[in-house]
Amino acid sequence: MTAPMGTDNVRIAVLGAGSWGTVFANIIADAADLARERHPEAPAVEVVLWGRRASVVEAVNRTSQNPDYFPGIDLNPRLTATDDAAKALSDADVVVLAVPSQTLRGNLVEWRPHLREDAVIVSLMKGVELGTLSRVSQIIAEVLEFPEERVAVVSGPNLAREIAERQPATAVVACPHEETAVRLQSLFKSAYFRPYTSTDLVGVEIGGAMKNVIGLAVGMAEGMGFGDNTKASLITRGLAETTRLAVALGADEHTLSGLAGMGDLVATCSSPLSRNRTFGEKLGAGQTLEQVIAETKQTAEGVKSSESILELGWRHGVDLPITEAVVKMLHHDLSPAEALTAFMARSSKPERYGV
Ligand SMILES: NC(=O)C1=CN([C@@H]2O[C@H](COP(=O)(O)OP(=O)(O)OC[C@H]3O[C@@H](n4cnc5c(N)ncnc54)[C@H](O)[C@@H]3O)[C@@H](O)[C@H]2O)C=CC1
Ligand SMILES: O=C(CO)COP(=O)(O)O
Repeated sequence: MTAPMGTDNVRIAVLGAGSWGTVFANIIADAADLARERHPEAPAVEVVLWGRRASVVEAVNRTSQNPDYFPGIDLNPRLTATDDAAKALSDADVVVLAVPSQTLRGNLVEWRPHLREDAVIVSLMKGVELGTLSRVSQIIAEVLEFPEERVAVVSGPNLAREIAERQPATAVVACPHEETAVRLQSLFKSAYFRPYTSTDLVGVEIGGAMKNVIGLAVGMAEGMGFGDNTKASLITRGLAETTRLAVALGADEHTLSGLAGMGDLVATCSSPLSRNRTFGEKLGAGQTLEQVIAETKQTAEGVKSSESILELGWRHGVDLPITEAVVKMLHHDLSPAEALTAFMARSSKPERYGV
């Protein structure tokens, strides 16, 4: 990897002007300003946000706000937006992806002709593809035929709304090629966003995808009126099954006790800002799946990824009881009360079992 993240100026395209794409583009712009303030000779960083809707793009360019997602919050005025993906990608050294995991493959096929061959691709996404059971970095590597040193992931306890308000947060930048992770870390480090590096792409991605499913389960418990013992039990046993699956897929188990594992799980399961937890809460309170889907305007990745994650578990012989209960409740008409009874009645086990 050469100029993109060395001493030359850098152009970064963020694709997806929804909740997290908007905020992440803002982090990068703020990070670049801070770097320049501290080191006037630092490379200039240009950030462009691609969005599907002309109204969002126009608002970002005219008012430096994204009123659909964060009304009243000022974005960095250097951030520009476009609804033309070819324009956003033209000459981009780094391409950050923030669209729903289940649409990514089709999006990449469309975007591929406009991508620079030596670009670095960064996924912000937390899901597992239905059917192929691919992690997001695997979809990227397959569709774009990019080598592993140019595909990275950012994940962690990052509820977008809090970071839009520039509240302090941390995350992990993961890439098997450490040098890439370190260079991205320096591009994304702002006064309020502190990324750590990791080479454990598998652990970081599985942690991010599975916390959404456990967040659904905790939300259901909340909606059913249960208290903190129930929720702490689901979080802890949820982390146990996340770790079992991740390790079976080749991850380092320590990653799952870090920011992209436990950190993200705790944030999602505790926060009313989480779409997955809120989705589960509504189901637990008695709304139907159709009602909740109709009310949910933003992406709740766990709803679809619960099925692909469960299948990954079957494929690798890993027991995922909470995920299985979530799938049965979402997709096979099991009521939250029946699921809970079945979960509590499972055969007795030592706390630590499986891989
Ligand atoms: N919102 C958050 O706090 C965080 C979200 N994430 C992850 O980031 C990813 C994106 O999530 P959000 O930005 O929150 O979702 P969102 O629902 O707010 O935004 C998704 C964006 O993708 C676009 N989109 C939807 N369907 C599309 C399609 N078929 N083709 C192209 N674009 C399409 C939408 O127009 C929207 O701009 C998800 O994988 C999520 O798990 C990760 C960390 C934090
Ligand atoms: O990934 C997230 C926080 O890190 C956001 O969680 P939700 O997708 O449930 O809102």
